[in-house]
Formats: sequence, structure tokens, C-alpha cells
Amino acid sequence: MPSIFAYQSSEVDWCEPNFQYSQLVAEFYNTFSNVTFLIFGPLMTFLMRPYIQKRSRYIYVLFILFTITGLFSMYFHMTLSFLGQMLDEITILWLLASGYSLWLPRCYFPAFLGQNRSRYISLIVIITLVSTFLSFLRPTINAYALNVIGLHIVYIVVQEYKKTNNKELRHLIEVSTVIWALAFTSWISDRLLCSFWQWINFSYLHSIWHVLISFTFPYGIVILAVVDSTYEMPNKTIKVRYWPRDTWPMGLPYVEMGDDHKSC
Ligand SMILES: CCCCCCCC/C=C\CCCCCCCC(=O)N[C@@H](CO)[C@H](O)/C=C/CCCCCCCCCCCCC
Ligand SMILES: [Ca+2]
Ligand SMILES: [Zn+2]
Repeated sequence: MPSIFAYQSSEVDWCEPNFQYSQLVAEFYNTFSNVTFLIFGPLMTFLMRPYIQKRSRYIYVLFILFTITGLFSMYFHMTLSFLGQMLDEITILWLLASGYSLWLPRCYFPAFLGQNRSRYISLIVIITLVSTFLSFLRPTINAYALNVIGLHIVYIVVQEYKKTNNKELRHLIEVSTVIWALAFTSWISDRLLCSFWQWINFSYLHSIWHVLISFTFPYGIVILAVVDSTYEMPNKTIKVRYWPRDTWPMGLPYVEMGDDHKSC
């Protein structure tokens, strides 16, 4: 049985041919396309610092987990090791769990919790701990299970789209849903249609997934922060801004929070 550190000890191998450019890096494009995680994580932490300090310092954990996901994903694609796979997937699991704990609106809580966030967070921690252990049983299905959680997040976002008249929020949801759909299509077709992509000599869909899914992070965070503010902080104003300039046709969304009262 190979060591968990050994190159190619994972049962999962992506469509990109291995060791094409270096003996050290198994999947070159899949490894370096994670660089956007290393940029967006620290950048979003910096841009959203005033919001985080007013809302909850636990949000720092989410941004740190996002950046670590990029590092572990690089390590996984560089080595295709079992350790790399598990570090990558377990970090994503805890990243999603932190997002659910912080921002899931209370109306989506299971009825037996009675809208109590502390009890809900305890439930999320228990489910995530159990899932962490279960992930070692059938490691090949972990990534599919994580995408099912991703589908649930999209479902919630679409429900909020139906409820709101806020044009800015609707725009953010439209853009992020398109980016997520393109990302997911790239991920699944890399998994299921690899022989076709190799036949046309284009086996880089998983690296396209990395770039697109890293863009859904700032969008997802901003959408959830805006939705959360309407439920949890109705007397605070929250403003969506874009980096590097609000006036540019494309940019990274982030939020600023004012402390002025909406109703006086
Ligand atoms: C109410 C819930 C709030 C949760 C908010 C969290 C928002 C998170 C947004 C993005 C996180 C992306 C993390 C992706 C990590 C990619 C690393 C990777 O590529 N790993 C692969 C192997 O290298 C692995 O096979 C991938 C597994 C699937 C991961 C599924 C992630 C689902 C993300 C769903 C984002 C939905 C955004 C919705 C916007 C409309
Ligand atoms: Ca490969
Ligand atoms: Zn990957």
C-alpha cells in the first residue's frame, strides 16, 4: 500500500496529462490555476475588514480557510497524493460549514431548532465532524458530495432572488449563478467526458473550474452579507462596492457597512 504522501496515491486523477512539464508537478495547469485563491483570499480580507469587525470576527476564519483551500488544492494537483486530496476536500467542507454557520438565514433552519443560531451552529459542527470521518470511507465520492452542498447554496440564493426587489442584489445573484453554472459544467465535464477533451487536445477544464469557482467566492460572500443584513441588521446600511473601481465594467464585489439608522 503506497504512503499517503506518495505521488499518485490518490484514486482521483484529473483529465490533464500528468508530468507534462516537470517531474515535480503532476498537473501543471491544475496546480497553478489555484493562484486566484491566494490572491482573492487576502484581498477580500483586506477589503471587507471594516464589515468583518462590525459583523463577526469569525468571518476571518472563512477567508483563511478559503486561502488554505487554494494552497491544499495546489499541493493535491502537484502530487495527486491521497493526503493532498483529503486536505483539499476537508478544508472545503469546513469552509462551507463556516459559511452556513455565519450566514444561513434563520428561515432555512430545520424547524426543531426554533430559529436558535447557537443550537444550529452546534448541529453544523456535529454534522461536519461526522462528515470529516465519513470522507475517509469512500474518498472518490467526496467531491460529488461537496458539489451537492454547492447546489444547496445555489438553491438558497435563488430563493432569495425570488423574494427581493433589490436590483443590486438581483444583479449579483444573476452574475454569480452564471459563473457557478460555467464552473460546475467545467468540473463535471472534466470528470465525465475526459476522453472527448483529450481527443480534441483540450484537457484543461479543471483549471478553468479553479478560476471560475474562486470568482464565485467574493460574489457568494457579498450576496450572503447583503441578505444577512436584511434579516439580522435591518437598521444598518450595507453598501456593495467593486474593486478596483466601482465605475469599471468588471470588478470584485465587496461590502462596506455604515452605522446610520435606516429608520429614524
Ligand atoms: C449559506 C451557505 C454559505 C456558504 C458560503 C460559502 C461560499 C463559498 C464559495 C466558494 C468556495 C469555493 C471553494 C472551491 C474549492 C475548489 C478546490 C478544488 O477545486 N477542489 C477540487 C479538487 O481539486 C474538488 O474536486 C472540488 C470539489 C467541489 C467543491 C464544491 C464547492 C461548492 C462551491 C459552491 C459555491 C456556490 C456559490 C453560489 C453562488 C450563486
Ligand atoms: Ca491527470
Ligand atoms: Zn482542483
